[in-house]
Amino acid sequence: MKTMIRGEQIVKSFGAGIEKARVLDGVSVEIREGEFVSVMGPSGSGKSTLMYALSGMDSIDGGQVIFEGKELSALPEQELADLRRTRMGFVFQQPTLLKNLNLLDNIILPSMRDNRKNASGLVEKARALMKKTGIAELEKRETAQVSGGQLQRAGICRALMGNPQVIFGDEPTGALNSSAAEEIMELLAAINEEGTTVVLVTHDAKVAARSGRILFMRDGAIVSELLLPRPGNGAKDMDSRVKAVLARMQELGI
Ligand SMILES: Nc1ncnc2c1ncn2[C@@H]1O[C@H](COP(=O)(O)OP(=O)(O)OP(=O)(O)O)[C@@H](O)[C@H]1O
Repeated sequence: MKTMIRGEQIVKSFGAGIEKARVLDGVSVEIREGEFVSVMGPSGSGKSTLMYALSGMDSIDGGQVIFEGKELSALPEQELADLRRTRMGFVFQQPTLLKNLNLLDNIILPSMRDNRKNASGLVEKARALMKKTGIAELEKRETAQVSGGQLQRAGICRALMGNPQVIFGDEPTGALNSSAAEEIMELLAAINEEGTTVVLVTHDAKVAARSGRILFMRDGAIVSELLLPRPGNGAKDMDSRVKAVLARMQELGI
């Protein structure tokens, strides 16, 4: 598989003077096209910071991030923003949808900028995504009129509008009950099956067990990596994957 993102010796600190804390301490990592990678680790170990560094959402203090052959820190701000908008999709714990817009408009809004002339094409595309993610009937509802899981599906539709090569998820199931979380993970797994690279930060072994590779972080470094076989069918397969993740977490004291 081709390399999609390469992080080399990434260093990132927050604060200044004696308050200064090195949150990423020379992290090197490679994400290949089509992979499904989860990042786990204790709270504060640098998981989100690593994801923001790899996606160019946040600047880094040392090392480099190469995304599809381009070094992110060398790109002008506008080019970086364009790259994020056209090649990447983001899904957060709480989807940042606007309260006074219905789901359909929320999904379309960020893409309007690139496609002002083809609003009907965007509506068509958003409707197809809403159908695929099981929220076709909810297009007219406002954000307060749907469940957390439905809202997250809308967030995923919005992230998919630009046909991203990679979806970054920061605890996308963190605010959901277990059945809604399961459904969202099934959706992300299906998106990955279709070829989109997925990189997730999660605390949840059941979520991470869906991926093909798990990176474990501690104190700003990747301290372990677990490769999982391609998912098989049935609860038994899932159980053994979850067990493997939990065993590694226990071994690492996470
Ligand atoms: N913008 C910021 N300013 C100052 N400190 C920050 C900032 N963002 C993160 N940090 C600090 O960097 C450290 C790593 O944060 P990060 O969010 O990457 O951890 P995490 O592993 O994702 O944690 P969690 O699981 O709790 O979300 C934490 O100590 C956090 O307080």
